[in-house]
Amino acid sequence: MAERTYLINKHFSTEVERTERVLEIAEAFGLGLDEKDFVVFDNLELKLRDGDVIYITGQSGSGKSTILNELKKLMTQDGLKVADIDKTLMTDQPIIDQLCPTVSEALQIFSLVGLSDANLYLRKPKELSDGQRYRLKLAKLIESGAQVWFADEFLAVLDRVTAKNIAFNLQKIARKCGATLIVATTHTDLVDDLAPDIYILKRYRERIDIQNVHDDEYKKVESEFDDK
Ligand SMILES: Nc1ncnc2c1ncn2[C@@H]1O[C@H](COP(=O)(O)OP(=O)(O)OP(=O)(O)O)[C@@H](O)[C@H]1O
Repeated sequence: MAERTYLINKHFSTEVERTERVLEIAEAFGLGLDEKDFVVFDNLELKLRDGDVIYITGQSGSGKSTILNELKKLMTQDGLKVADIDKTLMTDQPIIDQLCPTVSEALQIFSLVGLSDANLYLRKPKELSDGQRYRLKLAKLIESGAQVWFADEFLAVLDRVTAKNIAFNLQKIARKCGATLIVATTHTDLVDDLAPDIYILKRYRERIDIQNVHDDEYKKVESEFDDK
């Protein structure tokens, strides 16, 4: 399996708009308002193999979406076909009309994602539950033939039983299709279901833990996550 190395660097340059209230806060808390360089990742090295399942967790604001967006950019530059589960397009037609050139191909994919009730095929996306709609998106992801599947805020709004069920099926399908699956969420309860090859825990500020089952190594990378 091909292994690719990605270097993630992300800085934000923040310039504060000086409103009356901003000035009041700055004065009260002794904050400087000059432009600041905010470092989220400084040369974070990630080695990913094609077909890996990558699970990124961490607190809100810790940098999960940033990793995802940077990887998406770098992998696209690398010539990989990437797809985002939340950007799959749906029309207001019965779902059986929205997938594949033939009904039998559509049925195969629907059965893979666990949409196997014939009544559901006749419904429109808005007539499905959140979990069923997520499975439809997944079906479209499979149909797209993308090599890398991304999902931010992964299953965040679903009840945890459904979430675990979909996570388990999703990793199975991704592995079957040979697709790389990269998901990010604040929820840390999906480790058993996703059985990730790489588990990334973005900790507060400077710390990030990376566990790669193939290397059997547990790296604690100190990155420079400070306001400069
Ligand atoms: N355009 C921007 N300018 C300055 N800082 C930003 C910008 N976008 C994001 N940040 C900061 O970068 C950090 C990482 O943001 P990111 O969206 O990656 O976090 P996250 O872990 O995905 O959060 P959440 O779980 O809330 O979606 C945050 O502290 C955020 O405030």
